[in-house]
Amino acid sequence: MTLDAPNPTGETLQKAAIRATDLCFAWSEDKEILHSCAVEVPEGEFWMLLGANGSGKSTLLRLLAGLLQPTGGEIQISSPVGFVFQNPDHQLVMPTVGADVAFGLVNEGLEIDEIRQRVEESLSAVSLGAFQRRPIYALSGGQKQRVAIAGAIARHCDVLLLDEPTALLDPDSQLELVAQVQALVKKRGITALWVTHRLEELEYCDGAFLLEAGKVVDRGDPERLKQRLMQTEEVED
Ligand SMILES: Nc1ncnc2c1ncn2[C@@H]1O[C@H](COP(=O)(O)OP(=O)(O)OP(=O)(O)O)[C@@H](O)[C@H]1O
Repeated sequence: MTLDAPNPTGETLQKAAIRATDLCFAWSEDKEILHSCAVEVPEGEFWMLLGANGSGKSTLLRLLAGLLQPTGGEIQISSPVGFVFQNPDHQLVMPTVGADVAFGLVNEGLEIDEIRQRVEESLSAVSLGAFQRRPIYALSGGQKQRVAIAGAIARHCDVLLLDEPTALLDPDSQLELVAQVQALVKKRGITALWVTHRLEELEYCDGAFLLEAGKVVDRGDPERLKQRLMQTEEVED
């Protein structure tokens, strides 16, 4: 795990796919939610964003996705962004799996053969190759999240932003999804930033950021951050 560590010539060793500097956001003039946040995720790595309820995780992710405009700071992202919401029912719009993945591609005006090929390829990347004709309503929560991810892969989004994608899943599906995203990141060179407050998910990522009251207060080794959070929880108990 190297995060833009400077080498002796002053160049960076690994390019950041997601970089935000001095990022600020306020819903109203007297209510700043994010204060000078800096976030850098190296290309091809899987990072997580941790923090208590209300610390600003979703807001930060939405800023990175361009769904909200920052009140200050800069964002640089190296590729089109795929966003996965906490509740897949807020994201999947078509009646069947194949039609949903194809939806964004049709909007881009791609040729039908290209659409077919991308739908097939992206669904098999998330192990749903046999599910093209399956109605969305017949899927489990984890399968729906994988359809949302396939939609992003089909649109050639090499950056994935996932906002608590396991929040509505049972523990088995939760770990299955996080393992699958880890495998996708490693196999396809995708870069992912995943919001969670579930510490057991941390072992799948390359690094993590800790957000407290709108500030990034720590970053780096997930195991160290996990220990820090577990100690905080013990003190609070
Ligand atoms: N649309 C909105 N209008 C005004 N304030 C908002 C809005 N959405 C969120 N907030 C406030 O912004 C702050 C950060 O919220 P955010 O949802 O980013 O936190 P979070 O860390 O993702 O929390 P959680 O883990 O509960 O989802 C909170 O104080 C929240 O009440």
